[in-house]
Amino acid sequence: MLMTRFSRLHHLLLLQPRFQQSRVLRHPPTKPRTFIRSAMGSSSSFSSSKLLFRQLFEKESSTYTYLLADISHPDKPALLIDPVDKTVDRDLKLINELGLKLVYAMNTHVHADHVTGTGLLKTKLPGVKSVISKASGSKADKFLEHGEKVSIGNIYLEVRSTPGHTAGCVTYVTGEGADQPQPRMAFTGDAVLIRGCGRTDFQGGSSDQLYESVHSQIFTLPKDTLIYPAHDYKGYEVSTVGEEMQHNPRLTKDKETFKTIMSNLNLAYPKMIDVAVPANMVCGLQDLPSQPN
Ligand SMILES: N[C@@H](CCC(=O)N[C@@H](CSS)C(=O)NCC(=O)O)C(=O)O
Ligand SMILES: [Fe+2]
Repeated sequence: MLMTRFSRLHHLLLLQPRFQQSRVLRHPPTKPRTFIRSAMGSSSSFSSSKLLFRQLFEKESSTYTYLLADISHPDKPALLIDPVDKTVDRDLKLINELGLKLVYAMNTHVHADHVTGTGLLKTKLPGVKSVISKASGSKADKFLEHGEKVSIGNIYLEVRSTPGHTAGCVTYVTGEGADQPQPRMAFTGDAVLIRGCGRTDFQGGSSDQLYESVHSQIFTLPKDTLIYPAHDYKGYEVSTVGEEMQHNPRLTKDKETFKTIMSNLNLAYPKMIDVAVPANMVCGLQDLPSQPN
């Protein structure tokens, strides 16, 4: 019964048109439950925490930004994953309309194709802290290492180091336990894209390392874990670990075949790379005052 309902929800998620640009999955008012199961009217017995979740899209760079908030907490603390400078005003408008308090503006890695929105968010909303992995070498207010947790209210994200697309890439995974969203969600940045993966030909990229990262840190998650990537170029919105383990045309191969595929992608360099990487190394804006952790 549970699986049937989950399958139905997942099917609906996959069918959502991208043009809608955002989506809220809330638990029903009568039964406090974790958001995914509640969204499908499940009577499963998980937590009383309430996650607000939206997937937002920036069309020029085909980037997904994710908004997560604990709306059961009086402050409604929120975080953004991979905000884009061009859509900061849209994101702030939404945050304001929903009465959320943005605490963290996080990146999965130093992006090469767009300027992060973290710097602008900090200037427009003082108090917001920018967050990135320590291994990225980028400036930020808070640096993360493998195994650390980032909390908003009663919801947390576990940091998994997943280098290979860049040396400092991380994946954020919603936590385990009764208070946490079930199924879990993995924000994979460019490590795993739906039916693809991030390129490995610049920024300390390594196809060998990417393969190891994905197989040890992402494909070991429960198969129903939802995969939310930083980009999509094919019209997809969400996948699962099990689905990518079965259908990803690159990552299902053995490591040597994967490395051959990756060295023959022949992709053009991102148009904005010369602007984006230096800007993103300083949090998206030059000369931002840093805040204490
Ligand atoms: N054409 C775009 C850049 C496209 C691109 O290179 N995307 C990256 C992720 S952003 S660093 C990538 O890893 N793509 C993998 C793939 O298989 O497409 C631009 O000019 O901005
Ligand atoms: Fe990238």
